[in-house]
Amino acid sequence: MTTAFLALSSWSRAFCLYVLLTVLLLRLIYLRYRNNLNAFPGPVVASVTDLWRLWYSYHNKNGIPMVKLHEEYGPVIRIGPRMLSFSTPEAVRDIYGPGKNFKKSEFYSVIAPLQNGVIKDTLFSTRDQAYHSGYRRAVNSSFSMSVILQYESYLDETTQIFLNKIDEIITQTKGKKGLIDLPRLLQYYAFDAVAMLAYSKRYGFVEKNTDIDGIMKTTRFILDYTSHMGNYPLWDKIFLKNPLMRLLGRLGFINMTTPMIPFAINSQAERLREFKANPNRKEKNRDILDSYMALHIAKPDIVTENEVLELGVMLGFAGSESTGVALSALIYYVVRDARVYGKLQSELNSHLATSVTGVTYAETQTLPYFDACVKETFRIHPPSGFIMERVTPPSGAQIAGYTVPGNTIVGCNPWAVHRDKATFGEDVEVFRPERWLEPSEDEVRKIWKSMIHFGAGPHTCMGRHVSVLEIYKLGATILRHFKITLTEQDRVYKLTVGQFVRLDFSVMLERVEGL
Ligand code: HEM
Repeated sequence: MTTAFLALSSWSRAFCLYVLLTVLLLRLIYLRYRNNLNAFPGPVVASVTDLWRLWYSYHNKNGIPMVKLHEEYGPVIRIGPRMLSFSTPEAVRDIYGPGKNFKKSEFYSVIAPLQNGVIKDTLFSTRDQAYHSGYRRAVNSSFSMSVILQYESYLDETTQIFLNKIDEIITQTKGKKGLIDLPRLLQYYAFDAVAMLAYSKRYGFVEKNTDIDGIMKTTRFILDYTSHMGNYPLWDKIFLKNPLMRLLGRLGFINMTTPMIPFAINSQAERLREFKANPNRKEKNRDILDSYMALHIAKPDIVTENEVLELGVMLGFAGSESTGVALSALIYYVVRDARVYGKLQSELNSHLATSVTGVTYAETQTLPYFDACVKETFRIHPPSGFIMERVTPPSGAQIAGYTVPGNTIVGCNPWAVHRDKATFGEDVEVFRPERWLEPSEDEVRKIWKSMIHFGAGPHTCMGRHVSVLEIYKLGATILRHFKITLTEQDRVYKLTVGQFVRLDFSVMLERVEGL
């Protein structure tokens, strides 16, 4: 092609270039002005290419997501040729609220995992609304708080192992204190805890204090990849999910399956054998897998074997790093502020029994200041760092008072919404649990409704009760059982933004006397 181009006369070459540049210019003008989206403020480059968003997500991977941009451009920003980001609770209501049911964008197709070369849509990744609502309706009750609470003892068991591991680390350092990479250990806990709830068995991360089979590393890589590449789904199609790669995956030449799959397959096969051997067994609903198996038997066309298998993948991807991050953030923000830490310690000391075992969920519900600390953690550090993208219907939509054309990608990032000053006050950057205690109950209910750490609408996090149970129980236990100190250098934020916003820090832990 280059040789043919060079063979042309200089006049013809100039003409070709002229045509090419004109076409390019017209395309840029079209992208910039299409559907009048140019009326919305935002970086000019973003208005003509989605590559800007990809660049931003890499460039800003150690910074707070979207907040500075909204401060600069206001509550609505154009961040793509056909994409708008909003930052107010009104926009949340208009995009995700009752009756809206906007479709998910192509961002989610990047999240769909490949298993032996085949794309396996999950509840999280699917863009098929009929499939989603049928499947979600079928399995939702397996994740209600009353059901999850039945498995509380599994968490206690895992908590005990977690406490023993910390003691072991402290002993190894031959003193009363141990320097611990707490975010990593909490991540291990989250993987093991969620596996206990699902399969009544652990991976063994905490016991071994190591990343079993590289599960955590791979999960993290995939989560980070999807959160960046979701901004430019075409590249995922070209580089990863292209027909050649999928064929090689199907033929077994390359393995693009997550290492969580064997654990899920073995657990599922074991349970299937048990169910078949004893269909009327008394021991029912031992864990979430049991309720999935029962659903599979009752509704095999909705909860297929594949959906049962997906349980393991879903817990690994949606439920592990997310909860680990929330727990790390809770400890970090509390301990960083001596005033808050002191106040919380007095509450925990006076309300909780001096039991050497972990704190029960019922006990955590008698701790108003602790509850306010958890709420404030979710506000200032929502674990999810991505914009929950949706597509407006062809007829367009009214969002937060703006008229938005049809087929526009719209969405909110929890970090930006949780820093809306009109809702949360001028001091949004300050970790202040009192903002959940001082106003009237009605006012607190209203601001709580503006929070989207677990998403909103029909796609609200299905595992939120799992996480809440883990966070309240383990969070209160650690803060009650240990005196925690951050080193000076760890007082400075070290963030990594992937699908979840990880905090990196170490702490000195020392057992509280008598516990
Ligand atoms: C602190 C922990 C967690 C946070 C912050 C969190 C956050 C979220 C958010 C923001 C969404 C909505 C995403 C969207 O609309 O694009 C979501 C959806 C989801 N989460 Fe979670 N999550 C957490 C824990 C869990 C756990 C433990 C599980 C599983 C047991 C889970 C399973 C799911 C599933 C299946 C969905 C998709 C729901 C649907 O589309 O119907 N999450 N989560």
